[in-house]
Amino acid sequence: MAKRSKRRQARGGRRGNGQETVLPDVSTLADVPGWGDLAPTPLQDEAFAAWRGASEDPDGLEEGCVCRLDRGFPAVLTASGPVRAEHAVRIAKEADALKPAVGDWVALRRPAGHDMAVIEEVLPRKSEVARWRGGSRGERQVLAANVDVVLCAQAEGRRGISLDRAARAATVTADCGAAWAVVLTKADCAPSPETLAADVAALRAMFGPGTPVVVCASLLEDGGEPEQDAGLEALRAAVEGAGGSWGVGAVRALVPEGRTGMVLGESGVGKSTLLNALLGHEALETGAVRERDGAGRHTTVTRRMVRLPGAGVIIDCPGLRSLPLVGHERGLAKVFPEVAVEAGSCRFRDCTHGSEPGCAVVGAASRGAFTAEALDAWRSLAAEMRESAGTLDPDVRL
Ligand SMILES: Nc1nc2c(ncn2[C@@H]2O[C@H](COP(=O)(O)OP(=O)(O)OP(=O)(O)O)[C@@H](O)[C@H]2O)c(=O)[nH]1
Ligand SMILES: [Zn+2]
Repeated sequence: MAKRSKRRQARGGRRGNGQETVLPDVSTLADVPGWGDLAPTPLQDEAFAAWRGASEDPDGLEEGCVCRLDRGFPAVLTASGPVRAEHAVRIAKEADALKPAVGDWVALRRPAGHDMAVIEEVLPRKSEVARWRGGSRGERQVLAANVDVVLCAQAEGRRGISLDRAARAATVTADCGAAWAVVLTKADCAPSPETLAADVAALRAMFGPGTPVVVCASLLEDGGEPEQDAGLEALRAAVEGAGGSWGVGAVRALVPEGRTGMVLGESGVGKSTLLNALLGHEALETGAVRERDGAGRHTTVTRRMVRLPGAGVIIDCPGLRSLPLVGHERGLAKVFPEVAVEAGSCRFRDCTHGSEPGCAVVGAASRGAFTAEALDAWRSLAAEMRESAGTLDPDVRL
């Protein structure tokens, strides 16, 4: 973004094109979390105390959590409710300054005679969900901060699901320091209960028992209670028989009270429909999927936190089409620890775990140390990272 428009943005609701942006009134919004639904970590509290200690007007400072970004404009949840806020000039202007993302804890103040609060500092993050945008010459885009668990979502369909996509989303998540779970949506679109069970079994084989796999058909579930339907019952039995969990209620259980979750999936995956089912009412705009190729329209333009009744908080972000891997080796090792251990003892440091002599990974796989699904995912994602590392723009730093 050009410097000029950045300055305008810091002042208020004006875009670079001169048009006024109409922002939702935060005091009237439904489903905004309450102050008691969220809590900063001790480290964030400490950082806030330090920032306060260094301030000339410590009493004017408050701690808050960024609960929305509407086209980039933040709203912050404080002890006295949500307020619209703008960035302090330092945050808006300094290229290196951490820009607040949804989920961030911040230090803010409300200057007298000002209609907006001012975010002065972003407190240290316990996790940040980020993705690489625009290939190896691109930039790192932070999607949300302080997320506990990422629900890596994919829609069922005629062609089944993509294990690569699931492993990729888990790798990006693990790299960011959050836990992950797989959520398969639109279960009713699977060709048969058997193919659905095969997808669940393949995911379980790839990730092992530590990764929850939940399958749902949110459109057909009413407030988390599945309708009495023989077809759905057959799907549920197939999923549970393959080691997965069934239903919107099981998705809710992934984000218990006090925790913050986020759904990561392509546009059209059924995220808004799932969130509506989790909320038990129509709260989110859902878009029609293009008939021709099944691709979704981007209907989500806001990033925001939503409180789930009887559960935690979900961060709702726009769908993402691509999730390139660039320097996510640490994440890959967290998702496939058994493979990572073996890869460390291959004879060649740049072993591709194909037909090289002395490959510890292939040796361990033949002894059954991990599954073929885990090995395949590791090989292809590691290869992608080797390639992107070779072409990485040296000016771009993680
Ligand atoms: N058959 C079936 N269709 C579903 C289900 N869930 C969602 N859909 C449909 O899939 C389409 C896309 O759903 P959305 O919930 O808008 O998808 P989204 O991921 O939020 O899309 P974006 O807002 O574009 O990111 C809509 O036409 C929904 O009706 C489901 O469980 N079964
Ligand atoms: Zn090897």
